[in-house]
Amino acid sequence: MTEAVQYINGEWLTGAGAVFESLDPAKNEVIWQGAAADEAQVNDAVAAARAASADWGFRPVAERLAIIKAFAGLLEQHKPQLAKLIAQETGKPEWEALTEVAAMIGKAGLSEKAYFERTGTVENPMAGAQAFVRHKPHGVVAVFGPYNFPGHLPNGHIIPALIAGNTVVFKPSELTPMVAQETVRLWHEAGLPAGVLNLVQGEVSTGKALAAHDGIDGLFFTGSSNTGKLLHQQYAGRPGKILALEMGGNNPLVVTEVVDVDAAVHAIIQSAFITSGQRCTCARRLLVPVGEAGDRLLARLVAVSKAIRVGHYDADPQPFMGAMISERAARGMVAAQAHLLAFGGESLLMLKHLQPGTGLVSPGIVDVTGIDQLPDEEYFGPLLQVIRFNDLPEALSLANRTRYGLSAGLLSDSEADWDYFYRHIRAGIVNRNRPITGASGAAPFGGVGDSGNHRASAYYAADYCAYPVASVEGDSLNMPDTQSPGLSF
Ligand SMILES: NC(=O)c1ccc[n+]([C@@H]2O[C@H](COP(=O)([O-])OP(=O)(O)OC[C@H]3O[C@@H](n4cnc5c(N)ncnc54)[C@H](O)[C@@H]3O)[C@@H](O)[C@H]2O)c1
Ligand SMILES: O=CCC[C@H](NC(=O)CCC(=O)O)C(=O)O
Repeated sequence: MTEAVQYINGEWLTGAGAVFESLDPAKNEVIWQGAAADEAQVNDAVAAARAASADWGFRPVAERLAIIKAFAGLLEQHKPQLAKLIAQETGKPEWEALTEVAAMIGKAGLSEKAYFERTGTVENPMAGAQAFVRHKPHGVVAVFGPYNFPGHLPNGHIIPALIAGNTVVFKPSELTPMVAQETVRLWHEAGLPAGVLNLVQGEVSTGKALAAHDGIDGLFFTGSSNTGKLLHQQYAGRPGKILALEMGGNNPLVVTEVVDVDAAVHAIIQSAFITSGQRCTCARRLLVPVGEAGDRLLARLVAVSKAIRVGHYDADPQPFMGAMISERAARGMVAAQAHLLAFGGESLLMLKHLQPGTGLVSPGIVDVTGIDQLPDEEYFGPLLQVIRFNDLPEALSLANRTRYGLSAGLLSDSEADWDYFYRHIRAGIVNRNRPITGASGAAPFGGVGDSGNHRASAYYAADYCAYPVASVEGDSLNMPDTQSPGLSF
C-alpha cells in the first residue's frame, strides 16, 4: 500500500498510476515514495476545481485573503521544518532553504498589494451612468512547478491565482514531490475549502494529462524552455486559454572598469554559483575585457571559486553550494564541460563530480573565447563560460548572441558604460553592480525570447490571474436627449 500523496477535492488519496520516488541528492537516500495520479485522477482534480470555482471566485476578496494570510502564518510557524524538507529534497544548504521559505511568506503580502494595484476596480467619470473596470478570475488554472525552488516558484503562481479567485490544479516537479505535499498540507490546515487547490503528483505523463485537459482555463508554467515551448505549441490555436511561461536563460554578465575587484568577484559568484548554478537567473556567460585588468579579475575569480565550500545541506559549518538535484544532473554538467572543452574551450577551473551517487559537484569555469559554434544552451549548473572582449560594442553583441533573454548584468564603475549597456541589452532583468540572481518579488519577473511569453510573474502575476471587464452601468433606463439620425420614437 503506497501513501496517500494526491490531494483531490480536499482529500488525500493514493495515486492510481506508477510508483515513483524522490531521492536526497546529497546522501543518495530515498526520502519519499508515492504512486502517480493517472488520467482519471487528473480528471477528478479538474472536476473538483471546477465545482469549487463559482463559490471561491465570488467570495469577497477579504475572505480569500484571510485564508492566504493563515497559510503564510503556518509557513512562519513551520519555517524550520519546511526549510529542512526543501534542503533534503533539493540538496540546497539549509541557510538557503530558509530564504526560500521566507520568500514564500513574503509572497502573500506582495501578491495582495499587486492584486489591488494591477487588477483593482477603477471607476471612470461618465455623464448619466457609471463606468467601471473590474477583473474576474479565469476559472480553473493548472500550475506547473520546477524542482529548483519547489516551494517558492509554484507558490508564486498559486497565491496570486487564489487571491484573484481562481481554483488550482497543481502539478509539481516529479523530483520534489515531498515539498509539494507538505506545502499542500499547510494549505489544507489553513482552511482552504475542498477543491480550491488540488495536487496531482507524477512524472511527465501526469503533466501531459493535465496540460491537455480541456477543462482548464489556463496554465501557469515555470520550468525549462524545452517543455515551455512544447506547451506553447500545444496551446496554439486556443486563444481562450491563458498561458504564462516562465522559462530558462543563457544569461550574460559583463565586466568593464571596476576598482573593487573582490566586490566584482563576489557579485560574479553570487550570480553564477548560488544554488549550485540551478537558478534560471544564474550567469552562464561572463564577459571580461582583454588585458591585464581582466586577467587579474579572472585570477581572483578562479582562486575564490576554488575555495568555495561544497557539501551536504546540513553540514556544520554550512557550505555555500549544496548538491545539485540529482546524480544525473551532476553528470550532465561534467558532460557539458567536456563538450565545451571539445569545442576548443580552455578550463580555468575544472568542475568535478565530487562523490558518485550524489549531486555534489565543484564549480567550473571555462574560457570559450573565440569558439564560433558555441552552443546557445542553458547549462543548468555551476559551470561558468568566460568570453574575452575588446570593446563594449563587441561585449554587447556577444551578450545578445542568445535566443533567450531572462537576466543580464553589468559590473562597472562607469556611468557611460551602464548607459550603453542598458540601451543595447535585451533581457527582462537588467542589473548594474549587483548579482543577477535574487530578483525582487515586488518587481515584474520574466524574460524575452525563449525565456518567456511576455507574461511576467512576481509583481505582474496578478495580470495573468484575471481578465478585465469593462462595464457601463446606469441605475435606470432613460431615453437619450438626442437621438441618432434615422430613428423616430
Ligand atoms: N523563468 C523562471 O521563472 C524560472 C524559474 C525556475 C526555473 N526555471 C527553469 O526551469 C528549468 C528547471 O526546471 P525543471 O527541470 O523542473 O523544468 P521541466 O521543464 O523539466 O519541468 C517543469 C514541470 O513541467 C512538467 N513537465 C515536463 N515535461 C512536460 C510535458 N511534456 N508536458 C507537461 N508537463 C511537463 C514537469 O513534470 C514539471 O512539473 C530550468 O530551465 C530553469 O531555468 C525558470
Ligand atoms: O530560478 C529561477 C528563479 C530565481 C529567483 N527569482 C525570483 O525569486 C523571482 C521573484 C519572485 O518570483 O518572487 C532569482 O532571481 O534568484
